[in-house]
Amino acid sequence: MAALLVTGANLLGSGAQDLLIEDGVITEVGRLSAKGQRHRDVLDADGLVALPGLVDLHTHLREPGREDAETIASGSAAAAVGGFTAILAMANTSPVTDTAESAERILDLGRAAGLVDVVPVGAVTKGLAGDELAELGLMHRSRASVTVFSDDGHCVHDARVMRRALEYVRSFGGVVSQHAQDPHLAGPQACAHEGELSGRLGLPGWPGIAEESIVARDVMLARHTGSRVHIAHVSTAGTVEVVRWAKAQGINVTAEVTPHHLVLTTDLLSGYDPTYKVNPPLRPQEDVDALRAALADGTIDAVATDHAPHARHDKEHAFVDAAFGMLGLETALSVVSDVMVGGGLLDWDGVARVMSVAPARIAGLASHGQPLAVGSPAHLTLVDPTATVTVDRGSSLSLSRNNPWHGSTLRGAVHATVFAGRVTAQKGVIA
Ligand SMILES: NC(=O)N[C@@H](CC(=O)O)C(=O)O
Ligand SMILES: [Zn+2]
Ligand SMILES: [Zn+2]
Repeated sequence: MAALLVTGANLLGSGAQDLLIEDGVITEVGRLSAKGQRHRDVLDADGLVALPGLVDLHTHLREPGREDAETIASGSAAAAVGGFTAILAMANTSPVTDTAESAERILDLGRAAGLVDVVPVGAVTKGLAGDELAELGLMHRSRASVTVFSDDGHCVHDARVMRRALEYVRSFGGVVSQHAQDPHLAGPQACAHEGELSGRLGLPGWPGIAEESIVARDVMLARHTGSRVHIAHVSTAGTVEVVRWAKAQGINVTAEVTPHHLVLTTDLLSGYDPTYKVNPPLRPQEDVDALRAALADGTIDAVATDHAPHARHDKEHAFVDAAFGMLGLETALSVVSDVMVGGGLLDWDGVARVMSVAPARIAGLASHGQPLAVGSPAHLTLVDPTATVTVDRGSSLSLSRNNPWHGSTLRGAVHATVFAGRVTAQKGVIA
């Protein structure tokens, strides 16, 4: 029997404890070090905080189609060193994940990589084209049990299509994750927060209202259909207000924020560095402050990376022509630790909530986000709250290098990740 003893980990609420893990399940919790002499591996977690394994609701792996930018294996490795034990793989691959077979293929490639649970997200519409619903029911009933559907990269902008998608997923407890961007208010060229700076830089503006108006519409559609909607990458204070209002009405809405929208601001665009080009765009400080407060008070449920790897030749262009997106899997925990824990806005229990418990619940992943107690699946993330990391894009396990955190020093680091009872990563290296 495969056994692992984790010693001295700081378990939320119950202080330093040892955890015995056998065959992928936590079988004992307490001060166990002195017990028995069974053969087991030992992981010294003295001074480390133990979180339930992190879950990312929003990852872009580029397989199939752009394996030069990321593969399911390379993205899984980046996830493991970042402390993740489950990642949801967005559907905007080539071909799109819009059939049961394509979803099962992603599941199988994820299992073959074996470092995290790779959970396919299904497209809402065929080919992400926005008009015809994809085979949502077949994807749900497949071996991949797809529960989260998204046209991410594109907004489901036709209200009638969104309504029908919500009605459909309601029948099996699914959820639609919306990339909220009204295509008329923010067209395909829109790439900078619309404001004084975008005007001065001559970059096409992407106003907050293009996000907020879709979110307002979608929470009303969720109310009307009695269904569940999730808002991807919330970027403005106005969206926070809408979500807060909707939750107060009892509307079934959840929301995520990315690490970059919690920290980085639109003034970074003044050097025209495409590393900072992302969708939705970086916003002013007032929005950043509102996002942090909303994550702390639960209006925003989860942190999701929106890890969006891009090959050099897609990113290294004039700002308007470069691809949208930035890396996030390897740095997410350190960013959240630095800004939210360091800033006194969340404690470690709160980090467990926004990076594991809530995302697992939103995605319907029963074996993730569980308390670290006897009988739970052994997915855990050991964090060194005092370690300081200086991010070096060169040492990333992602195949891409579009890392906005390069050179930043952050307080708090993933020390090790345990997936299904097995150490998958330790100190930035795959175990
Ligand atoms: N976030 C991004 O800027 N890019 C994402 C698409 C998306 O999340 O909308 C991508 O697939 O590259
Ligand atoms: Zn998106
Ligand atoms: Zn995305």
